[in-house]
Amino acid sequence: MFSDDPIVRVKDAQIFQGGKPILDNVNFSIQKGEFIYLIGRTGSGKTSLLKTLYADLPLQQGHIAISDFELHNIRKKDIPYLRRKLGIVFQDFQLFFDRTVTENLIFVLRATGWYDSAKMKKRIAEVLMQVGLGSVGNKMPHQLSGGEQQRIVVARALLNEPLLLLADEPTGNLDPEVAEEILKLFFDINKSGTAVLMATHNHAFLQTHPARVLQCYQGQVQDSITEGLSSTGY
Ligand SMILES: Nc1ncnc2c1ncn2[C@@H]1O[C@H](COP(=O)(O)OP(=O)(O)OP(=O)(O)O)[C@@H](O)[C@H]1O
Repeated sequence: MFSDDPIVRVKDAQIFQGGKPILDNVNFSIQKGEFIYLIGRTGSGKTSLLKTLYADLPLQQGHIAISDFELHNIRKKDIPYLRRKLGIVFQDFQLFFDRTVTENLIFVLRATGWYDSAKMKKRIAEVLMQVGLGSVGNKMPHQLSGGEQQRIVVARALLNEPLLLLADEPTGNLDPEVAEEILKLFFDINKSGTAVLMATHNHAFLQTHPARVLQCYQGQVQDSITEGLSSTGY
């Protein structure tokens, strides 16, 4: 792959959920280092689209390429390798509450092929620094605030230096000020070169931190760059 190739290319894709089509004729690309919001009403298909990108929902029609992986014919055994290119911040992937922060992070590193203790320790220190929580490694998740826990979830997503962070409502359960801090964290991560695709209902973000927007609306995905957005879509 050439370095200026898009990280994600979606061409004429149809997104299915529970056997029924949710989004049709989906076309967009994501370039290295882009920041993109994904918006749309409840039930419009944001989560389904994100799940299709990380191969949790099968792609039944059209083409999606992520880095070197073609999703329409991806083999089951290649899915873990695809996911190493992606950092995932989803409500379904909570921290283990019976382990320390460091143990939570070691679990993911081991599961993704790391075994050298010194290297794991170094990488954990790096990601904790990156999310501004350098000193919490020995704490249990319940000893942290909601915003701090979310920072650890982001740190976990960064462990394998993903090309793209996929985030589904990462600020959903947080106070407005804490939500803003988490948003800033995503922008900081983005500045260091990681692309971000973030589903959100928080439209104030679009004003305070403008970026490209994809909008799920009436079974289609509209792109603020190529066609503008529907103001009635959210
Ligand atoms: N597991 C499932 N089985 C069947 N249908 C589902 C399933 N999950 C979601 N759906 C349906 O798929 C459609 C899209 O849902 P999706 O969760 O992708 O929307 P969303 O835009 O992320 O919504 P929200 O903003 O509420 O998170 C909805 O009609 C929903 O009811």
